[in-house]
Amino acid sequence: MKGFATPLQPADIDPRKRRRFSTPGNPSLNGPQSQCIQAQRAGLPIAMGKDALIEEIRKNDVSILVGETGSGKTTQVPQYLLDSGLAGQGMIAITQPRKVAATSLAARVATEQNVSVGALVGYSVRFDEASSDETRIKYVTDGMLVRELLGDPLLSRYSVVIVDEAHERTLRTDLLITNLKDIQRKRNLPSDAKGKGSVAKLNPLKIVIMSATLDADKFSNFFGGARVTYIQGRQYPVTIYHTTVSQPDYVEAAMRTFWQIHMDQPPGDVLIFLPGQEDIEGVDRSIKLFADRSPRELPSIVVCPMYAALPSSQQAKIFTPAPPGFRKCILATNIAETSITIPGIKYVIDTGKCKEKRYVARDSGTGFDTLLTRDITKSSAMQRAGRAGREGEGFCFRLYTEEAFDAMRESAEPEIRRCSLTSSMLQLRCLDQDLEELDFMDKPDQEAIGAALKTLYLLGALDRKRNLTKLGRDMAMFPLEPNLARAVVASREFGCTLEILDIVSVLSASSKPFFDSSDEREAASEIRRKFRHRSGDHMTMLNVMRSYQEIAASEKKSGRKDWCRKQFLNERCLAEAQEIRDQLREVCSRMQIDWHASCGEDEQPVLKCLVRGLVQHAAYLQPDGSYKQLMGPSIVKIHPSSSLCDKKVAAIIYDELVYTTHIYARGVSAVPRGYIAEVPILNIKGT
Ligand SMILES: Nc1ncnc2c1ncn2[C@@H]1O[C@H](COP(=O)(O)OP(=O)(O)OP(=O)(O)O)[C@@H](O)[C@H]1O
Repeated sequence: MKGFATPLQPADIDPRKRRRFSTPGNPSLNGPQSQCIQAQRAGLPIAMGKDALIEEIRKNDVSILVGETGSGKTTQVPQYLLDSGLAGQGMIAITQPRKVAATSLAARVATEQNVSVGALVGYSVRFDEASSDETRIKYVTDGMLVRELLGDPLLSRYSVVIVDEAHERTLRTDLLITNLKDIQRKRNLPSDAKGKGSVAKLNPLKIVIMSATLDADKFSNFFGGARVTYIQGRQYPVTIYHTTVSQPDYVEAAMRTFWQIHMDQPPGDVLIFLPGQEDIEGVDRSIKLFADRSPRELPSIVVCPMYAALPSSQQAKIFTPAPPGFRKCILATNIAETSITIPGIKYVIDTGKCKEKRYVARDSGTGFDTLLTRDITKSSAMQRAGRAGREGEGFCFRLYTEEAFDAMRESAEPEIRRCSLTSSMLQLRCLDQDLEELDFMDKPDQEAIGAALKTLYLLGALDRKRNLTKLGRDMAMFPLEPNLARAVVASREFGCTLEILDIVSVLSASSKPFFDSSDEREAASEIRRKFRHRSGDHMTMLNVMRSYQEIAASEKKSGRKDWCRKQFLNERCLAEAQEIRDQLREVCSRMQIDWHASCGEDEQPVLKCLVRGLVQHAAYLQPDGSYKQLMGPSIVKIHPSSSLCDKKVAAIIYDELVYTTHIYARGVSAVPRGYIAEVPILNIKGT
């Protein structure tokens, strides 16, 4: 291929709800198909050392397992442990940093076991669960297992917890690992030392830490010298190419490489890693444009975007095989980097870029998470290459030089050192734990701890002595960001839970409700004018949800979609928001909050609740027409997408800040200043 150096040898990949039980991808298998899957399992590198591996885990409380991408760790280890009886009567949890991995792996392992998802093999991710009393192997996001700690601090239902993709060092994985160490200490005491309490009845807990690319020594030291087991070999080779010179425009280089593959290389799907949604949308448009003009003899192309803000149903499309004669091209962020097997992928194009969440501290002692584009790490590069070579020989085209690869950092800085700690701190306080005192692999930053404390104090979740308040405990019951949870809890006082749940559900959905393609912006804005509310975007969103709910009650799915298209609304977002709302209503019922409570057409109670949650996101009008943050130094403008964009109001609250040529506030409502002054915490002198 033009522009790429001689390939490296393959060895250069470092060896190192309660709900519908019908997730696609688990057809009931019988006969030859089932035999084929069993033969595939037996041929995985991990299968050769199966007995030794089980023995190793049997002998040790903590096992660290390092094996190449695709060797069979994630799908096979839980099945081996179940078959060997090592899990006793308990469940086996396998944590994943991402939803899509947890759900697709559950589907795969259910297929291997010839069962439906939600029976013997299930999953649990935020706002979605498929499990039952029969479930013994459960794929869970790390966040969900941390949440389970709130109701079951000793994770008593589990005999084995497997922390997969531990190299990602997400904040939740780190929280979990810290807690697991402590839980294991309590559960694995000799029976005479356990006393007579609830711990006495519990089985010992086994912990397995897995990855293809982790710093095994660091994990081993953290667990007091735990044994590390290496799984040798990979099933299929992946040939890696680097460019001979660096590529200043990674998008253009990715396009060129894709077309070279498409024109010159044998059939096989292509996976391109790009940093974010904007790049993905741009490449998507370009490929489709060129595809229309490409020679007839070339195969047709199906393009599948894949990024976190895309609804789960849309993300799942990457697993659907391309029709015969088509080549599938998946455009993904690092959401597709670890764990998953996407059938059909033969070629990976790696731009070497990703977006990384980073906490930006403010002078005010508060701060926020933002996404910055940056170079990936060696660990990411290996994981990306490892998405090929899972069903046959694979190829990875790195759009950076070998020298650039050599100069990359080994792995990313752990999230605990670079992300907001607010949500985690609240969860830990509910477990009576103090973030500053816990035994973490890496200690969190003091500034971030200070900001989290301040936010929780302002939300009323902690008192002056940093003790958890009743309000804070109530907030933690909701699987929401603390500021949104605060608004929900406030709705009990203001009698508008029905409305607040609708708004919070849209804000928690993985995509935005409005489509804003640039060519149709004016038409869209005109049609959507009827939803506009004078107070701004939150009530406008409520109007949209109300209209959608009316349509949803009377129309079939196709009618709803049609209606949304005509209004330039994102049906997937609204459908997801309805599901989230139903779950939040269940939580309210459990907490004896009357979710039917409604304030009708009166927006004031709704705005008062939102102010309680968004008090840190308040700004006052300046004489020059800009807005100055109440609790921060920044001057902000209202984002052009807001219904208040060309209005001047005394005070605003907003969902988030967007940094472009200016600092823009997005998701804005106008509120009387008095509402802000009414927030109880602000009345306390000295805050
Ligand atoms: N959905 C699937 N469809 C087809 N084959 C699959 C699927 N999932 C897994 N496999 C097969 O099982 C193999 C092992 O997958 P598994 O996820 O267990 O590997 P792993 O060692 O955990 O990899 P990674 O480190 O990348 O997570 C894959 O290489 C592939 O051959």
